[in-house]
Amino acid sequence: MDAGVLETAFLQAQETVGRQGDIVRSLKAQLKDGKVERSAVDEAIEMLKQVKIDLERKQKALEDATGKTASANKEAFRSAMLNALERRLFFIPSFKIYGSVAGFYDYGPPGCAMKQNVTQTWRNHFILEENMLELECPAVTPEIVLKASGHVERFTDFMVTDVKTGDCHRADHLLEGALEALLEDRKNPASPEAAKAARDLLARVGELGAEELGAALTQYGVKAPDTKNDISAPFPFNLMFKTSIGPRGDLVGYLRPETAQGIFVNFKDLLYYNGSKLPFAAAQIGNSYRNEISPRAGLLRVREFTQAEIEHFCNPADKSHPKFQSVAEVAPLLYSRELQMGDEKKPKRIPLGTAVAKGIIANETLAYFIGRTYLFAQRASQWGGVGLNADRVRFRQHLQHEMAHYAEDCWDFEVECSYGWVECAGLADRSAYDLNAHAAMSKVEMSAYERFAEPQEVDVLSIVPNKKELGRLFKKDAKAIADALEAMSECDALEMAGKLAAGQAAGIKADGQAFEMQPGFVEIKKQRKKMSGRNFTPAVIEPSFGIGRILYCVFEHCFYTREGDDQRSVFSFTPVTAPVKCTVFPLLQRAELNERAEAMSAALTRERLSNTVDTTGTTIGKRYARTDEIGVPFAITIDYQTVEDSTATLRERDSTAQVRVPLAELPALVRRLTDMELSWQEVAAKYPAQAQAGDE
Ligand SMILES: Nc1ncnc2c1ncn2[C@@H]1O[C@H](COP(=O)(O)OP(=O)(O)OP(=O)(O)O)[C@@H](O)[C@H]1O
Repeated sequence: MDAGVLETAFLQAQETVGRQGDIVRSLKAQLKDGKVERSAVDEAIEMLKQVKIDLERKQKALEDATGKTASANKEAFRSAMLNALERRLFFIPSFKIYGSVAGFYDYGPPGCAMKQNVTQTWRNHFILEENMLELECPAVTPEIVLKASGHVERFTDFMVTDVKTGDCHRADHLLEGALEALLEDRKNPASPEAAKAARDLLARVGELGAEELGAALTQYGVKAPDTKNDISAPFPFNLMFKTSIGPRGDLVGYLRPETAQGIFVNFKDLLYYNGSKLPFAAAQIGNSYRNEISPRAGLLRVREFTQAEIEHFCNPADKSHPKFQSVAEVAPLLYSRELQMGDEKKPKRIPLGTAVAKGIIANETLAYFIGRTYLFAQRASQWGGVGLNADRVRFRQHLQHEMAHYAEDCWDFEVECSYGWVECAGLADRSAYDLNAHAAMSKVEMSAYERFAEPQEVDVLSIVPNKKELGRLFKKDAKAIADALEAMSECDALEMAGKLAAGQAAGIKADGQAFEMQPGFVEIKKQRKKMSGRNFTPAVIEPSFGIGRILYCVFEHCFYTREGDDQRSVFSFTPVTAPVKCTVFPLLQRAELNERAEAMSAALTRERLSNTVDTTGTTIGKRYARTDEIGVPFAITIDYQTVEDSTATLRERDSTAQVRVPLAELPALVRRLTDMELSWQEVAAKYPAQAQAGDE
């Protein structure tokens, strides 16, 4: 059989497995509420097993027929999809007429509409649902902010250069490529020992320091891609775009590498706005900038991209979440540390309630956001998810060595696509690190107050400046120094106490001047006191999403080619994310049909449904194919029967089924279908079926 047909069959089987998985999960939830019988769930599970077997069979048939490995097939799939995306202007390499610059893309009309839809879905699903405080901060950020956050010093990747051409490459990516090639080489397979060593190294590439990375590149004989020239030793390269603020150019700034810092620096005001109550979450959607060394993988790694970030501030002693029960039964694929280290190396579906109870996920709030992310990703959820295949998304826990020293627990939301598993969001419990860092740099207190139900004995820090000694030595500056000492954050005070106890001097800034404190200038100690409340620095739980990566994965999960002679491309976008919701076709170029088509388009617009009228003279089948290619879920055809009885044909993209509906009912019907209040099955049961046009 023709490879194209086999590939289509494989992609459709993959889609069927995804959909059947959704059905099983939805039936299981309904069973809990007593809405369906156990037998319905069992039947759906049995069906899922069968479609999975069918999928494996089709994958094997495809591999046998093409003689290609799965990865070669993935590349063929990707190139067909990218071809459709570029042809229909979903995206365009930026500055194309000037030869483009790597890592920058423009979204064309359908891409732009979809990005808006995904972003709006995110806003509804997170900001609206949780009543989060939304912010918009500038992208240009003064250096001091990013010094405090650690980005100036540590936001680096290791780079190597081609010794002859000077071309730059990311060292870890080159090593990964070499190791993967070695492991995939079927002509000269590596010995079991060499393969094991390569696999072990592959798992650790991200944590190698410059020296180890350099040694590994030499050991595996890595050369510059394309030219095969020698490469330099790896060296750190800061990924931030540097700029200067103001005409004198003496205030250094950077384009923000993430949106999160804007939220942290506003913490004090946000807490006040929230009535000084915790927990609360703030969110920001906006562009971030990273001067990626060698952007590859198209839209996945770019230099300007939209992030959607949440900072959930809570009491470090209480990370429960009031709405956790709403996701306790949700069971995404979890790839815990234990499963990654185990023999099978496979993620498992675990209900989030169980994952928290067993300590797999550190706390309820982190698990709550994992659950909400999973629901956001899928095809069907309360607001209509973005349309990823639930069997091809997972949450991977960071291994201990991958986490920053201050982090309590981190999980990446990963989506499987033709490039492998791609991180589309990171969810991290970052403890109080960020607020402490900004408090230390800005000298502004970033704390919250907790009133105890009953007065409690607690350790409090007492800072008592030796005013007599300070007055004798510092005269007119003594008061400012004493004030600065008393205003120190707990973290700074403990650091100073440590130094003074070791007989060392410690610096303090007062009124913009630096002074040196010696042992005896100040007494810093913890005292047990009965208190009615306490000040503390809140912990932060941070879900951080990349909208572009999610959008790209939606493209991949929704793309397939319809069986038939001309292998038509289809994007099965959910109605929520689809760039255009409905197309209107007058069957023939006649004034009475065109008029009615324009009137229908206006009625759809009044329902706030994006739509287009296609009056090109080509066959209806070709026009359907054109709308399928940009993923329009519904199409209305105006024909001569419309003129007689005021009804028209409504067609659904994936089934290509058609029904006959009175014109007056169509706009509201399409609105309800688009909002996923109504399923196509319900529509098909209510309205008479219409025979399909001959050239469908
Ligand atoms: N260069 C990029 N292009 C597109 N999206 C990005 C890029 N870098 C990060 N993101 C998105 O922002 C999210 C949060 O950023 P984060 O700093 O956690 O990414 P990261 O761990 O540095 O990503 P990676 O390891 O892939 O470079 C990521 O999950 C991803 O979706």
